[in-house]
Amino acid sequence: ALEMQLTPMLVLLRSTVEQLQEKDTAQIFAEPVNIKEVPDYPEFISQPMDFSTMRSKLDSHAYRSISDLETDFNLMVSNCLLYNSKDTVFHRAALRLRDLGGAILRHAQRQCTNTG
Ligand SMILES: CC(=O)c1c[nH]c2ccccc12
Repeated sequence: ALEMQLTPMLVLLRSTVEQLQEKDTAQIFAEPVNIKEVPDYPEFISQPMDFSTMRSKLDSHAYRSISDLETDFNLMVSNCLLYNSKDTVFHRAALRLRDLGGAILRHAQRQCTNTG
């Protein structure tokens, strides 16, 4: 039945976001960058992204596949690499999240094709 097909996808998407967020130990990506604290952020970043936004998008069924999720994850990482210079903790954290996240996303994608 349809609900059988939908459930694994939503469960898989949620567990993938949770696994990705676990790697953000400094919680740098937990919430949107605060524009009041960082007024020049919008001059560099046209499409902000963070884990809380990804979770709301997940809950509103904005993600139909792992690759939809991967698009926002990659956006979040590249925003950080662009805004923060190479010698910052934030830039290094984005590189680390990108590498650790890659393995998590590859595993999720494999599970997806198996459940159909
Ligand atoms: C993810 C990110 O770039 C940031 C997360 N928190 C910040 C505070 C100031 C400037 C950038 C950030």
